[in-house]
Amino acid sequence: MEYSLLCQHLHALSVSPARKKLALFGIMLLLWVYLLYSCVGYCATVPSLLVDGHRARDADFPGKRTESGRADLMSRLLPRAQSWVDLESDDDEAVDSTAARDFSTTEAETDRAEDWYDARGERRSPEQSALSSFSNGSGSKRLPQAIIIGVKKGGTRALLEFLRVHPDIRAVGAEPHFFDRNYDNGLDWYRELMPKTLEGQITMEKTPSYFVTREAPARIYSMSRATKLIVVVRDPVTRAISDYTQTLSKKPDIPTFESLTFKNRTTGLIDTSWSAVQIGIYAKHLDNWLQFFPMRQILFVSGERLISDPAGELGRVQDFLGLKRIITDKHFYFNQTKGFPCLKKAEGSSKPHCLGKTKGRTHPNIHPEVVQRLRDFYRPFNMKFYQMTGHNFGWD
Ligand SMILES: Nc1ncnc2c1ncn2[C@@H]1O[C@H](COP(=O)(O)OS(=O)(=O)O)[C@@H](OP(=O)(O)O)[C@H]1O
Repeated sequence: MEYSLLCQHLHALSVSPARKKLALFGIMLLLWVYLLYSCVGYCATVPSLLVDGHRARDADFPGKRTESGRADLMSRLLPRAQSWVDLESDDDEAVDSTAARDFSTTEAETDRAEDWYDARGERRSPEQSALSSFSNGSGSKRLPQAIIIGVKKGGTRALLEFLRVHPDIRAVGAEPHFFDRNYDNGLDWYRELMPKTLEGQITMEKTPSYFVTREAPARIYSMSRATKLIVVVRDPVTRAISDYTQTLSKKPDIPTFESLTFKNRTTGLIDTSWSAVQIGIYAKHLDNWLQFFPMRQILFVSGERLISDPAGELGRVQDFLGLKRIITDKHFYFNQTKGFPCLKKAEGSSKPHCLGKTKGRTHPNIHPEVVQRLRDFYRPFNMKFYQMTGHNFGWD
């Protein structure tokens, strides 16, 4: 067809000057359209090359270098969409609906994602949003292949935000709470919450309450028995205090930590029905998961090491997920003011970023005797947990 068109143009050239001009104009027009098409493909990659050089340098993207693979490659190179309406809700939650003294069961407390985004000063401009939607246009929504299932106050937000830096990970920012609270909504509802991914990219979410939800293992198994599970664990005593601190920040008139910890202060009997205490009995909850998933499918991340050596823990997580180790110590710096490691460049940004003010709160002083009593309480459970996981987390 193009050949006959050319013949017609040649014929026209030999016929009259007017037709000759018309033919030339036609050819010019075709050239312009072609140039414009090429430029859209090239120019759109430029901003992200400037923002995030390591992605561009990574020549191992599995995306095809064909015309049809252009969208694939583009989506990896462009800052991935992380909508600012994508809210985190790091809720307080009961161990299960029967947990007796859980203040959070009456009123959910939320540490919202705005915290993270506000701290980054990173509301997206309309231009960025447009670019993001463009890059987000390709791919499809998939059910997660890996889930951070716990534990609450373990450092789950830090882990997810750090993982999002990886170009082969796409994660939903909000906690879907699908396998505990929203299961009746069905898998299609759940899938719809997920970001679009391309072939080879991993979809993730985090909902720390799954770890202590009795029904969660069976439900995740029925979605996919191949789901990779990640648990961020932290010294159960500090975790309990952190949990209490979060509730206290929203409900300043709750009883003291001490009075909630003990069933009987004189005998020193611990109240295991209080969710802040119960969540830390990791061995018991893990048992529930091992009824459905083999140990090799569960990765335990140390919440303490996530702070002292984020790159080391991230290295283990990337290996577990079968990903190239792209997130390294080059991505982190220790922020003295925050007192925590922060990202030199968060996903889709060129500025340094720390987690928001609800992460890394100052804990109230707890009487050393109470702390000691809790340590004694957790010790046998911790030992069991070390045995089950084959890893000593050093909490004693
Ligand atoms: N890099 C970095 N920055 C800030 N905070 C960090 C970081 N790494 C781990 N942590 C610890 O994460 C604790 C909150 O844990 P989670 O994100 O799992 O909490 S939640 O269950 O989602 O509410 C939070 O607990 P608190 O210190 O008690 O606030 C932090 O100690």
